[in-house]
Amino acid sequence: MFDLSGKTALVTGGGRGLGLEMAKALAKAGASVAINGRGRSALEAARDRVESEGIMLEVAPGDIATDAAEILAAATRSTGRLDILIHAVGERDRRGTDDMDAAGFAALINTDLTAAYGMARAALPYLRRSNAGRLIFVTSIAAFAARSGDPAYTAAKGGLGALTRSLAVELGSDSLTVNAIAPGWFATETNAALAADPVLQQFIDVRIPLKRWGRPEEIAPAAVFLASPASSFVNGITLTVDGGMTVQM
Ligand SMILES: NC(=O)c1ccc[n+]([C@@H]2O[C@H](COP(=O)([O-])OP(=O)(O)OC[C@H]3O[C@@H](n4cnc5c(N)ncnc54)[C@H](O)[C@@H]3O)[C@@H](O)[C@H]2O)c1
Ligand SMILES: O=C(O)[C@H](O)[C@@H](O)[C@H](O)[C@H](O)CO
Repeated sequence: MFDLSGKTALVTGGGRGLGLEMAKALAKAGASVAINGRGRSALEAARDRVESEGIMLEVAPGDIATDAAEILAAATRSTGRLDILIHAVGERDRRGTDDMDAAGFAALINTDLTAAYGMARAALPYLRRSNAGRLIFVTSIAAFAARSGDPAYTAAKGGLGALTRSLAVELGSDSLTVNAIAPGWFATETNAALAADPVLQQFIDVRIPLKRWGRPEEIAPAAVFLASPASSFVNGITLTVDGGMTVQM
């Protein structure tokens, strides 16, 4: 039910963090997986690191905002197909409203939302040729609840959740589904300093029912589920993985 043998996957933003964890899990489930990021050398370093764990990945470098065709060409080079796109790229720009002008807002929306649409659209011909195409966006709990002073990211992730529903309705079929994963607080590289902060831990004790950060690898089973035959009748959902943070009063 969770077997991905014979499938080809691309994980954008897959060179580190949650994207890399999802890529590794898809590969362990049997898929042929390419990881994308802007720099070839960082991707190759990630690939070489996980090879020592017995996991084989391919690299598909390029900027998702400008190089979608090249990224897809690299990701499909070995197998000639693409069944699964996990779009994990998401930049952060936590400037509040006083500091972020409309151009700054538009720049983040372009990376986190418009480029996600462009990437998905470019992948569609491949996904439509698959007998079980899977388009999976990575949003955030920021799509449901706002932190103060984070207007662009909150709007981008909210928009990406809405785009998930829109594409699920327009494109969803027995052979193509569109879903999203909303991570909560994960102790990834980008959050390393915060994850080590004892003051923030007090906040986490109160706000996250499980009283801890998510471990990066804990995002991966959600990706395998949404990529696999197990989710064949799941379309248009956002699967939240946050230790219960967003359901607590
Ligand atoms: N870490 C968390 O706690 C958390 C929480 C909620 C949501 N998320 C979301 O999960 C996703 C992954 O988060 P992460 O913390 O692992 O991120 P990260 O910043 O560690 O990794 C993102 C990767 O994407 C790459 N990237 C950025 N812009 C790109 C572009 N234009 N083209 C190609 N590659 C690009 C980066 O180089 C990086 O390798 C993001 O969408 C993020 O918004 C993360
Ligand atoms: O997408 C998100 O919501 C953010 O990445 C957060 O979840 C961070 O993990 C948290 O704000 C700690 O910095």
